[in-house]
Amino acid sequence: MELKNKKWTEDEFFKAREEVLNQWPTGKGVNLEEAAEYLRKVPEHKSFPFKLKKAKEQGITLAQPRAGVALIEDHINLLKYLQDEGEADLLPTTIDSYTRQNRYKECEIGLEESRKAGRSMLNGFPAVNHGVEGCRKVFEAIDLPLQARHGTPDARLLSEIIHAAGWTSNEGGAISYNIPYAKNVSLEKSILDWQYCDRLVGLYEEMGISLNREPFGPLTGTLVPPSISNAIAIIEGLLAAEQGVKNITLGYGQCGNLIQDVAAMKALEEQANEYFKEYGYDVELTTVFHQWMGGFPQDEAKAFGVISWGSATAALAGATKVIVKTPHEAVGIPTKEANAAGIKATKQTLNLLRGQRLPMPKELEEEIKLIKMETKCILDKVFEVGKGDLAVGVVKAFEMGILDIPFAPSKFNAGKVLPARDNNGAVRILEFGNLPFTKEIKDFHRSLLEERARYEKRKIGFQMVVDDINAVGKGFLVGRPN
Ligand SMILES: CCC[C@H]1O[C@@H](n2cnc3c(N)ncnc32)[C@H](O)[C@@H]1O
Repeated sequence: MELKNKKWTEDEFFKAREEVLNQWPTGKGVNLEEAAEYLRKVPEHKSFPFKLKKAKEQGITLAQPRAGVALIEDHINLLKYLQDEGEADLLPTTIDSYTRQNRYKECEIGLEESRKAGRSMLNGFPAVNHGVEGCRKVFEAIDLPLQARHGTPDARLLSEIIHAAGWTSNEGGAISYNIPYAKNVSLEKSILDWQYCDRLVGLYEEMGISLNREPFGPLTGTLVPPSISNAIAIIEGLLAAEQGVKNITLGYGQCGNLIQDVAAMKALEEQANEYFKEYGYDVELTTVFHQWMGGFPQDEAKAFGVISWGSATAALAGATKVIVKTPHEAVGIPTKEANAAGIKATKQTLNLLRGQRLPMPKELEEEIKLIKMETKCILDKVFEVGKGDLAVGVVKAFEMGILDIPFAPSKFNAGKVLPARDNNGAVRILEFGNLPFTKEIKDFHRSLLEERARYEKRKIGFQMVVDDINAVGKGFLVGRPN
């Protein structure tokens, strides 16, 4: 199929669908009309679009954890604990890494081993192997909206199954679940595969069923400059909208400097709405703020400090929801108690800040302007190299390093951009690679990094980057020299 940013016809979709539903035996359990009937019965309090819309109208920030274990009963116990004890507002199902690579055979082995060991031998829930029936068991056991969270370049079968099971939101996108997650998956393929996932949502929308799509904002979660993650979030939102998605949550991963983070969230929402309007898409847009995605302190009390700081920033930014970390972040998959504790600390902070917003000081206004300007430079260039076609533009932009995500493993990522924090901890750019920024923008970043170098009495350089990557785990934001 030719790559272009054009809504798939039903023929194109159903032709591709035959192959998708045959990728694993559980695909036979997906029936579109039956699934639509099931989805129509989902009550409002278990619908992502409904709950997100209400939160946005009320101006409150919802708390959502990540969580996933191998066996259905254990996963149900975990989610019910996070709902009842953790007071979660929205529930996830974090999908295991084998499923993310479409390695369903290994999932079967992992399930067998989990049954034998009496504990999860997978790092998430293998939804494809459990099939529609198993995923409906999970959905029917809880009393909150349920979302699939994963990192899957080819999520076609996974999306079919989780939506048919009543899960009203799916995270991911052609860039955000490829470049930070895979080494050898081409963008041509992941764009086509995610057009399929979005066209499926478009079909349900055409049947009167609203489903939410959430591109993965943080990307590598390592000092990603706000304009790079905002540009990719907006691109994935536009690609989804073209396939008929109408309910979109765009996200951003906390960098740590309050002014910059609040500015990034405001710039993202404003600029995404500008692009949806410009391209004629009627989209219900909400936002998600991810608590710090980088290295965490081992000490649990210090971890709560990071979690609470992310919660405070989400509230002050007016995010529709915040994705919660746990005090076990530095060690691995959290226990249900640690996961619940992360949510409760988050909600305590959100409740204390309910209704409060940062005033608009000059610094905030300028940071918003800068981020929007940078993001526009990137998006204009992507459209230009794609000769007006966004999908083609994305492929070319990565080939040319116009889109370039710091520290991404993909061989299709140039990897020439190097970020480092300025003296206030805001993420700036040390090496621009082929980012299409103006001289003024580049000079501005340079001047801020020089200010930090003077303060620290050292040269600007790669050591700043290394120090910043390790800083939060050591209890600081800026990686000061020893
Ligand atoms: C992009 C998301 C990365 C984060 O996703 C969390 N994560 C991954 N897998 C699970 C799981 N099975 N249960 C609870 N949290 C999980 C970790 O915090 C990780 O840093």
